[in-house]
Amino acid sequence: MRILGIEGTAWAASAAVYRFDPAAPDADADPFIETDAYQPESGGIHPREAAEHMGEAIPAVIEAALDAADGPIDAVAFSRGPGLGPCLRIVGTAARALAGTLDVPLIGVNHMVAHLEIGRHGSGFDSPVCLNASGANAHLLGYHDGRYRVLGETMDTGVGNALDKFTRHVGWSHPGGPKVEAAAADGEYVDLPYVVKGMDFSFSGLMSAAKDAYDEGTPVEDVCFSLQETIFAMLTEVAERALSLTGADELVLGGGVGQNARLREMLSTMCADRDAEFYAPEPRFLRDNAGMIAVLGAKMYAAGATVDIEDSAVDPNFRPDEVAVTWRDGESVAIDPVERPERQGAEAVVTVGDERVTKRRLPKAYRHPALDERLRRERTVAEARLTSEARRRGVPTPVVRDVDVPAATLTFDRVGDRDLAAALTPARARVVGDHLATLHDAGIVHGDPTVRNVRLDGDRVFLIDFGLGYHSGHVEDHAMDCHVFEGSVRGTATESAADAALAAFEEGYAGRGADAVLSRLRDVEGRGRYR
Ligand SMILES: C[C@@H](O)[C@H](NC(=O)OP(=O)(O)OC[C@H]1O[C@@H](n2cnc3c(N)ncnc32)[C@H](O)[C@@H]1O)C(=O)O
Ligand SMILES: Nc1ncnc2c1ncn2[C@@H]1O[C@H](COP(=O)(O)OP(=O)(O)OP(=O)(O)O)[C@@H](O)[C@H]1O
Ligand SMILES: [Fe+2]
Repeated sequence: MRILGIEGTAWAASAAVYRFDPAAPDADADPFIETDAYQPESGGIHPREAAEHMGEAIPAVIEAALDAADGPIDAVAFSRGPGLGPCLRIVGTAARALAGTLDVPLIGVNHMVAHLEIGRHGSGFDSPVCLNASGANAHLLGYHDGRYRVLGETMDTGVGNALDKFTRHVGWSHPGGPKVEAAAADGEYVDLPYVVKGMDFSFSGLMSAAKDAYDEGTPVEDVCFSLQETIFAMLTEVAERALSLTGADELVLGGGVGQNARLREMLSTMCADRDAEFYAPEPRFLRDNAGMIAVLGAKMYAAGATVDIEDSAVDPNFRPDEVAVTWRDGESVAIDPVERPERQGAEAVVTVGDERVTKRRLPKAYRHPALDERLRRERTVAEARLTSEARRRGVPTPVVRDVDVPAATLTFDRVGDRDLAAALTPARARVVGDHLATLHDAGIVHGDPTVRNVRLDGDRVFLIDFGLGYHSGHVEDHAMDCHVFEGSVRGTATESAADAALAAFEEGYAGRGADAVLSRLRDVEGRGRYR
C-alpha cells in the first residue's frame, strides 16, 4: 500500500510517499521525502511570503513523490494544522484536489501528533512521553484515555521561535537555531532567568534578559551558550517531571529544535540517570517533513480514520489533544501508585522512613554545574521556608526537621500513606482548592501543586514539595498554580473523573479574589494555544 503525505504548515513544502504492508502498518519502512524549504530574504517567516513559496513549490514536490511511488496511491494524507493559515489552505486545497483526481480517501493529520508518532514509529516504544521541541511549539504529550494529553507546554512562544527572535536581534539570518548551536561551541556560562512552573514553562523573561545581556556587551557566544544551557535544561527538567508524574520510562523527541546536539545530549543523560529509554529520530524526521505525515497517515488509514472532503477544513490552532486517537491500543502512559521507601522524584531522591523523610537534591549531570548549584540551593531554601510558612497559615504540610543547604538536603515528618494520583475524588480535590486559596490569600504560590504533591492521611490532605514556590500576590501567578493542578489531573485521570474533580476543585477554591483568579485561569488555558 502507498500513502502520499503532504506537509506545508510553515516553511517546508514537502511531499512523501510511504509504502507499507497493511498487515503491519507499524513495521519500520522508510518513506521517500521531497522538500523545498522557504528561506526568508530578511527577518523571520513572513506568512504571505511563506504562502507564496508554498503555492509555487507544492506541485513539484508532489510530482516528485508520485514519481517515486512507482505504483498506485491508496490515500492522501495532509497537515491540517496547527500552522500558518495561508500555507495550510494551499496544502489543504492541493490534497483535496489530488484525492479527487486519484479517487482515493483523504486523511487529515495533526502536525504535532505526527512529530510525536514518527518517534514512536522509529523507537517501537509503546507508550512514551513525547517532548515536541519545534519552532512554533514546545510541549509534552502523553497518551491517556483515547487522546494525547498536553502534560506541559510553553506559556508564551515556541522554543525555536524564541531562539530565532534572539538571532534576529543580533542580525543573523533565519533560521537562528543552528547558528545559536554553532556559536555556543565557543561560549561560557552566564546566568539567565530559569522559569519552570510544574510542567509548564515560559521563555519571555529569559529572552529579554538574553537580548539585554547582548546589548550590554556580553559576548554573543556566551549568550548563545547560556541560552542553550538554560532553555534545554528547562525542557529536560519538565520532561523528567512528566516521566516522574506518569511513571513512564520512555521518552521520544520531536520537532526541528530536536536537531540540536546539546538538547539531545541532555535528554539522553537525564533518561540514562533514571533508567528510562530515550529515542530521537534522525534529523530529517525531526524538522518539518512530509514523511511523518505519510507514516501517521498510514496508521490512521489502517484504522479507518479518513475524512470527508466537506469536513476537511484546515485549522491553524489544531491542538494535539483534540485528536481522537483511534490507531493505537489503549495503553496509557502508566501511573505507578506503588509507594516505595526510596523514590526518585523529578528533582530529588526521597527516602521515606517510618517517621521521617529525607529529600536530597542530588546534582543533575545534564545541567551546567553553575546552573545546577543555583537551582539546588534556591529550591532547598524555598522549600524549607514555604513548607513551614504554609503550615502557619493553616495548610497542612510536613514539619521541617532539618535543613542542610550546602548538601541540598531536607528532613521532614512523614505525612500520608498515598497521594492524590492514587485516590482522586471530588471531595479531596475540593480540599486542595481550599488549601491553594488559603496559600494564595497569604501571598504564597506553591509552584508545583500536582496530584503527586498532595498526600492523603484519612481525611487530611497535605501539600508537599514547595521547592518551586515563591511569594506573590499576582492573579496571574495564582492562576498558573491552579493551571498546574488542573493539568496534572487531566494528565492522570479519566475524562469523567477529571471533570468531576476539577469542578469540585474550583468550588473549593473560594475566598478573596477567587473569581478573578478563576477567570484568569480560563485565559491561561487559552494562551497555551499555538501561535
Ligand atoms: C506548526 C509547524 O509549522 C511548526 N514547524 C516548525 O517549527 O518547524 P520545525 O522544523 O519543527 O522547527 C524549526 C525550528 O527549529 C530550529 N532549529 C533547527 N535546527 C536547530 C538546531 N540545531 N538547534 C536549535 N534549533 C534548531 C529553527 O531555528 C526553527 O526555529 C511546528 O512544528 O511548531
Ligand atoms: N513528607 C513526606 N511524607 C511522605 N511521603 C513523602 C514526603 N515527602 C515526599 N514524599 C514522597 O516522595 C515523593 C517525592 O517527593 P517530592 O515530590 O518532594 O520530590 P520531587 O523530587 O520534587 O518529586 P516530583 O518533582 O516528582 O514531585 C512524593 O511523591 C511522596 O510519595
Ligand atoms: Fe513542526
